[in-house]
Amino acid sequence: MNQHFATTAETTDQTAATPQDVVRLVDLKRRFGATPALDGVSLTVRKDEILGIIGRSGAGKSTLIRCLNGLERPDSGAVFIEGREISRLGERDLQPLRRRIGMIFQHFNLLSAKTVEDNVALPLKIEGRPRAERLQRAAELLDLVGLSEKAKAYPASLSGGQKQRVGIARALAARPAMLLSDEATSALDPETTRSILALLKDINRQLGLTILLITHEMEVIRSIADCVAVIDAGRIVEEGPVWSVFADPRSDITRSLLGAIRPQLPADLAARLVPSAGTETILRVDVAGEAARGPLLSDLAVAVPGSFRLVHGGIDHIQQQPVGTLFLAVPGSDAGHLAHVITFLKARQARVEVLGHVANSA
Ligand SMILES: Nc1ncnc2c1ncn2[C@@H]1O[C@H](COP(=O)(O)OP(=O)(O)OP(=O)(O)O)[C@@H](O)[C@H]1O
Repeated sequence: MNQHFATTAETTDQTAATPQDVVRLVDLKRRFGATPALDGVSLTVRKDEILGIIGRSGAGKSTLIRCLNGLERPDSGAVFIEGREISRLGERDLQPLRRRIGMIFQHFNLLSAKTVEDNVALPLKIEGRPRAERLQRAAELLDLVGLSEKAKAYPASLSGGQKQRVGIARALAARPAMLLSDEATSALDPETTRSILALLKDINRQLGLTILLITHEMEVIRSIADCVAVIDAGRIVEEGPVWSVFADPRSDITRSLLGAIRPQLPADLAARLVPSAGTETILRVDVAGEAARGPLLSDLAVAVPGSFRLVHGGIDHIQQQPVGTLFLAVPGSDAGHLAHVITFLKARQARVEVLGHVANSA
């Protein structure tokens, strides 16, 4: 079991957060009529990490966020922010804890009648800080997000990416313990998305800022998250370091969310696959970590001569870990030869799937 998550049985009597836990959810349940929006979610966001939570529409992401910022009360379970249980607090006690979580949103939520610097300084105004201090902090943060020259501009004159940079600066104004990103790049084009994600990663590294990313886009998780939790029907169905979940997705939901960003057999070759034996067998071979570092294919060629042709695939890197998918065509209809190839690959910790056969894959 990954250190970030624990089963319900393990957590119900271990509710205390450690100093390294920024947020800790314990067996959170919330039902709307017959619908269990959250059905026993336990997870921990540790200091300095970027944790991604991904799920399809209706999986329970928004309910999770509302429980986290105290807008929704769970039916049972507990929410700890920096070690303090918030789920039972009244509105007055909740306010200061809510400010420990800075939020950025899909549609930015900037005040159009206020300048950029006043938008950024707003959380400090709510805290009652003097104007000079507010403006100095706004200037520092606009410098951090690369928008110093827009301090006096109004949101309407900014691009989507610039608006989100203002949103990030505002979310950081009150020096929160964690930044919660709620689909913050969903409304942006791919290039702007990349620049916003790079900025978030930079802030995470420079300031050691903890980030919780809620998204339905695997690409967002892949770009910057350290760990990922997959939520479906109110339950965490899979979790772990991003490279490991991407390399070896266990649940159908994760595989479906990974969709197009998982390497696939080229469509023309896939269209020619047949289930019964042909002149070649097409294998999908997934490797990650240590298994992807060695000279796997040259060793295979030596160990089982005449064993394969590489038809598609390669090695990618996620979080500095090699993760690869290779599609091999194994010639002949000799079941013993095919079994040797598969046995060799599995002994090297590769995952092997027989996709089918082709009469001639040339
Ligand atoms: N206030 C509510 N009243 C009734 N049902 C609700 C309410 N809020 C959420 N639900 C239901 O709870 C489930 C989880 O909803 P939630 O909005 O948390 O999912 P989500 O993952 O955020 O979806 P999306 O990505 O579409 O926003 C859904 O079946 C939803 O219809």
